[in-house]
Amino acid sequence: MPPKLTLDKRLTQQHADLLIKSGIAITPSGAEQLDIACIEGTIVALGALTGTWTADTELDARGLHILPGVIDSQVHFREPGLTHKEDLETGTRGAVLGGVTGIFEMPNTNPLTLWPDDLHAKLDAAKGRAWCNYAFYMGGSAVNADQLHTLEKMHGCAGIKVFMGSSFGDLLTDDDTVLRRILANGHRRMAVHAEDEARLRERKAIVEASRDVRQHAIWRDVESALKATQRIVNLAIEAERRLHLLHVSTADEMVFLVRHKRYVSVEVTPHHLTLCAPECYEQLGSLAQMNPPVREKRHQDALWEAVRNGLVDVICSDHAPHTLEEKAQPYPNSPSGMTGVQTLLPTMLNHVNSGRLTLQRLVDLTSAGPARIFGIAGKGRIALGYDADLTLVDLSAKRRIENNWIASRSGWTPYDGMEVTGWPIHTVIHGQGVMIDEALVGKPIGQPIQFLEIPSKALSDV
Ligand SMILES: NC(=O)N[C@@H](CC(=O)O)C(=O)O
Repeated sequence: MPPKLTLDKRLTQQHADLLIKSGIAITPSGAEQLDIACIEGTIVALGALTGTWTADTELDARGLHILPGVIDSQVHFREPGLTHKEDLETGTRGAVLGGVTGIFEMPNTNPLTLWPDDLHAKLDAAKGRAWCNYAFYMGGSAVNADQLHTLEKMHGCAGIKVFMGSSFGDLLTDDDTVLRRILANGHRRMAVHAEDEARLRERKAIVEASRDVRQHAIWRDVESALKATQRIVNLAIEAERRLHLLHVSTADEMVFLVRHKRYVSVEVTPHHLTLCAPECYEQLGSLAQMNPPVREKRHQDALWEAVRNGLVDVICSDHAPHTLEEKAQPYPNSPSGMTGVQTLLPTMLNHVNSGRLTLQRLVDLTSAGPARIFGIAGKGRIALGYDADLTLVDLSAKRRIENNWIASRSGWTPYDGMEVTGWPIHTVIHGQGVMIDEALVGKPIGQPIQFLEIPSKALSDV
């Protein structure tokens, strides 16, 4: 074990609230066997601490890997307005059971999150009910475009989200004039769902005629995604702004994005990395229906290549629950979306075990990446002075993902029945175990996520 390192040399107390013993921590310098002492929610000592430190609670991490807490920066938790699908309590419960310690929630609720009162309502609703930490996106649209610079700085705001193509909910901003206003007024890195609305409308007849979910990726085709991505990146360059492109799903976009990397950060999702068309539609029907769609292997291979070569910055679930009844409506009336926050880490650990990416790279994509891209204060790495949000996983645990494990009010996962190797065992938030030995403990202790100072001109300052 490396020698003991403490946050403050004068720290003579050597009594922690929580002492995590003998786990293999994934730190910025690699995998190291360490003890971790936490006081008041902060990592205060790292190294060989056994013998010198005492603690209120000790957690034996022998045989486990300790990751900085997983941050899922794209989930839909449906509160207010759609709580028969999910709410902030059930959504964050699923997060913690899946090893996730922080989430950013999307604005396509009812009402939409567009104004200070909408954000305050979500923050109030999360207080005492959220199992993990949280922040909320504001929707960017024609009605609030000119106020975004104020809205995006509000406490608890994760940033601005723009839907360029219509998906679930009533938030659509596809007009270049409005997009220009949004880009001129918001200064934080804006998150974009890029599908071209005009092309989606032109092609909707394809699915209205066939009513076959296998046509989903043909209707919302590669060109729909590429066209919107090219448009918004060009508008961002004109406005000297950086963008965060959500759930990039095509090889063609990745080729384009390589040439514009300095303007964009890139998200991919476990479902695009795990499921493949056409098999997923044959096996799962509308349960595999998602926007942008799950596509053929050629695209999946390109996403993996982009994960490997560093083009991808974050992996997020885009957790988008709908009930099984809603999903059973005949396509295309079935809503797009699937659960994912609880399966994000198990599916990705399984990919680590099959050699598709290293654990270090996974940490970069699920902890360090979100912290870097969004400027999250005090999170994203295991280091002295950082928040004690930690995810402890057993890389060799074999489990079967099943619907009855899913905490989401919608009660299902597209991965029902899938065997995986690698599983979250303990979730620690603010130095307190909220999942211990795979079971929820204590009470919801999630807090609003804080952000570093927001730059006034994204390109020069970030
Ligand atoms: N991803 C989806 O297919 N659905 C999302 C909306 C969205 O992000 O497009 C939802 O809120 O249901």
